[in-house]
Amino acid sequence: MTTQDPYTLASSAAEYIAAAAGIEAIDIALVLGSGWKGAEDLLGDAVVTLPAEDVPGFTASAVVGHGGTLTVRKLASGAHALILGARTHLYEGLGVAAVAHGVRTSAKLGAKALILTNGCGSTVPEWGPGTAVLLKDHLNLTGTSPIVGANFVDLTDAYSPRLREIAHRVDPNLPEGVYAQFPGPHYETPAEVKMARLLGADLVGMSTTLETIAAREAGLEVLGISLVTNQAAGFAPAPLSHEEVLQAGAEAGPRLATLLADIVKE
Ligand SMILES: Nc1nc2[nH]c(I)nc2c(=O)[nH]1
Repeated sequence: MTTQDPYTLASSAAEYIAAAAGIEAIDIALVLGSGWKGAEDLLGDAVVTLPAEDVPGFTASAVVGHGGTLTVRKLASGAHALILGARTHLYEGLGVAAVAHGVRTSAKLGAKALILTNGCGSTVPEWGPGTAVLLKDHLNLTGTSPIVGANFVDLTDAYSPRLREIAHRVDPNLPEGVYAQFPGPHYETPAEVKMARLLGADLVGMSTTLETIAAREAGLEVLGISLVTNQAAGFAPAPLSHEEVLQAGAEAGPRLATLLADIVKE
């Protein structure tokens, strides 16, 4: 549980990364969630790769398949990107500031845009495993916020219409949906998935919404893209398993990598 002021810690992390990469600033940051790892190699050339635990405020994710490095990459366009390969989930118990740390560090590094990817469950029968969905809005069902104090951040258009339009230029067939974040780490009961559906959620996961809130507080444009790895409980023909999640991600990897690289190029 970090006790240092989150914004000061983010500045320390940003200074560390900028020095290690020999750059002044980055233009964009990406969080690669379950199934999106393969995209990194298509995103320009690595400038520096840092073990998460060496960077102030970061920890190597304890979750299998969630990596543990931060990489600065130089894109074909000449822009610099920070790949946050060490997402902290709320269910890891490190506190909500730790969940938002990567986003805040990216903002302190000068990023203007953030691409959040994740793996999730689907409450839409037509959206089976392997479906990529653009986020158009979210339901934060965690009961918390990364923001402390009377800072009433507006979340209208939290998922940038401009960036979604770019994504649709790259792939006009990308569906759009509403993502609900549950605290986890347990999966939802069938009744909870039905509740989420009734509340307007198309997708259910355990990440993203708190990161988006922190990004909007910092003034970053956000693009959220989910990879459906499973039908949510009650919609799935069999009990959920983390192995199924990783398998669906691995299979969709190459297609997602191309999509993400093409969006970043725009
Ligand atoms: N809450 C929740 N999170 C998930 N993450 C993945 I990957 N699949 C799911 C799911 O079905 N529910």
